Amino acid sequence: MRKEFRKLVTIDEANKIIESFDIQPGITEIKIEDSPGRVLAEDVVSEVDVPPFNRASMDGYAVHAADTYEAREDNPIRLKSVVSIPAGINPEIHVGRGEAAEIATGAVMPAGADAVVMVEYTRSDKDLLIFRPVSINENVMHAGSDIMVGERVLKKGTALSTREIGVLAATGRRAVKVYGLDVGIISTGNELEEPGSKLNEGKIYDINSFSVASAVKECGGNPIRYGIVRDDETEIKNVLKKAAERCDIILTSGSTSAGSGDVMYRIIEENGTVLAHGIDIKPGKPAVIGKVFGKPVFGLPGYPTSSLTIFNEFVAPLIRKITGEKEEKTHINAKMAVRVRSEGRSQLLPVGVIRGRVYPVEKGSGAITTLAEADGFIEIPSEVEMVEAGETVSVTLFGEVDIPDLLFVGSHCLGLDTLIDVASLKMRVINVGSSGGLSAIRNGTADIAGVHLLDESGEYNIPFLERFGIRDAVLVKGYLREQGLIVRKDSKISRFEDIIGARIINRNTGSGTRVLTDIKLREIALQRGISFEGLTENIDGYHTEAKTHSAIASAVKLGKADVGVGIRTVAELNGLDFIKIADEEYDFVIPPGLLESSGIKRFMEALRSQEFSEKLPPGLRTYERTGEIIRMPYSEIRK
Ligand SMILES: Nc1nc2c(c(=O)[nH]1)N[C@H]1C(S)=C(S)[C@@H](COP(=O)(O)OP(=O)(O)OC[C@H]3O[C@@H](n4cnc5c(N)ncnc54)[C@H](O)[C@@H]3O)O[C@H]1N2
Ligand code: MOO
Repeated sequence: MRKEFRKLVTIDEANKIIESFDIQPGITEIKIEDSPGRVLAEDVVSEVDVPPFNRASMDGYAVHAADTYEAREDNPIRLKSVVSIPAGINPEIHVGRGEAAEIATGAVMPAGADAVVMVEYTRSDKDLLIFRPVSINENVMHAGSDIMVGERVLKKGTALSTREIGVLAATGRRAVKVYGLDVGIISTGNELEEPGSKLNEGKIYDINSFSVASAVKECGGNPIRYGIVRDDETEIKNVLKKAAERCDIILTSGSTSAGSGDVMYRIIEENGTVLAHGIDIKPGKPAVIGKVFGKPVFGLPGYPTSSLTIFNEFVAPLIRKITGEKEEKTHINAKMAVRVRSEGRSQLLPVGVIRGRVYPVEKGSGAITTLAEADGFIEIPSEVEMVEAGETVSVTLFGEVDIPDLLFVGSHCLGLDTLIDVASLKMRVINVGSSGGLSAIRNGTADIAGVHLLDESGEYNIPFLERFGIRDAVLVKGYLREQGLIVRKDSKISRFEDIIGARIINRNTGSGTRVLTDIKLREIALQRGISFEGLTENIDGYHTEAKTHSAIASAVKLGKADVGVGIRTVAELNGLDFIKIADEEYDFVIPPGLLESSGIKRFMEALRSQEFSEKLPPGLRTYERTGEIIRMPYSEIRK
């Protein structure tokens, strides 16, 4: 039987349920170097004096201060140099009046001496000459002056940071008691494999148990990974039971939703209580909250961003409350760069903040890079359907916001990574496709757009500037990307015409690659004297659209199609064969006012450099037009 969601609980209702959990922190002893971020569960009382003895705080000579009072630059006094005292020994000597003992910084002061003259103010001939007087205790650090034996150096409840670790080490502590909370983490899914192992077909690497475990640690909890558990009710139940015996809280991921294999709520119900299944929040709706085998359990959704969002919203505050770990959330107000639609649920939308403008990170909750590329999130209440461009929003930040040298918006290409490295630029890349890049230039929100759009006429990029209403930007010619047929190594396909009888995977309408495919097909239709539609009707897979070059390669690799059109780089990275059909022109669009800015100048230098040309990955190459600047009006330079 499939599960329909019960009524979604509100965020407040979910928090009320969580508040009702009575979880006491445990106490664990950990090595001091592992303790930053943790909260002390004991008073730390020093059992030693720090320093444990009077020591010299400068290199020089241990003396009786009274012997030096008459010393002057032009009238040094003479003392008898007796011994030399290195650090690390207990000097069993007595420095008498009229005597001096050479001493190293940190060495034990010898008996008798009460001050140290810095070596700079002395000179040796047969005696020691002293040119400046010292007062009693000058350049001497006294036993216990840093920490006194019996002193409480750190109070229970202190959040430990690197600064406190030094104090612990100084008092001789190797380990320290901190509050702990054992948090069991279980990833479920037949499709999951451990990172580090080979990825078999149809499988993906387990993300959640790693991201969630490190998030638990950040909150002062002690993550215990139970690894990957297959979608098998008995297996999941057994691991839950084992985790409940040891852990204070259990976190599972996956299997929370409506599919037939999604059984988490049922296992929890059968072995405890489901307190909520479904929260009015996006992402993360199908989350489960309950108790299983007597322990609080959170069924986090399988989607990586959903899973971390539910953790951050509901689980992190709970763990922090118990471990005493603080979190300082920072908020900034900034203006939305684009309009955002929201529907129904309260939404926590991941956003990037770039120069005070807020951009949604559009990859969705199934992608882990959604959070990795975000600087924070904005909250959109359930009743708000639209946040307009220009509206001021409050962003909850994940950490410090990086200020980039240049903001790139457009179609990402592997060559861009090379260019960024060669230019040594901190470039923020917002990957929204060529059209998105041109819109950003038109709206004045990007410094550079990367585009590779092909017009039916066969011309790259320039016609689109006009089409997008861009009148005041320059086009900088970039580099060439080899486009061609991507086929398996054993393929009989050897030229473009061969795709007519094959099973193909096509690119999405609007993409440059699709336009290129159609131009080539039109030529064939013309040669054969048939209509374009007549030709494409008979191509198996013509209407199956993939949105990325990688998706084309994946379909060919997995045998879902025999051929697709894409770039050489991706074919080679996937171990596939490539038959070149054309060179695609990947160009940059830049507002003219920025051409003289230092960032763009560095970018242009790098683009035109030998180094860039040599470092480009296979399938990409510079040519005679690389770095050429085309100014408005574009039509004049068109033939
Ligand atoms: N018919 C419906 N389908 C879905 C609904 C719905 O309401 N009706 N909700 C969607 C939403 S919203 C979310 S969020 C997900 C949650 O799915 P589950 O918790 O059931 O998770 P799975 O189906 O097991 O996996 C979803 C997705 O995430 C991948 N995954 C799972 N675990 C991991 C992991 N540890 N590391 C990396 N990736 C993981 C998994 O392979 C799937 O691709 O459901 C929607 N569907
Ligand atoms: O709740 Mo799901 O997380 O919207 O993707």
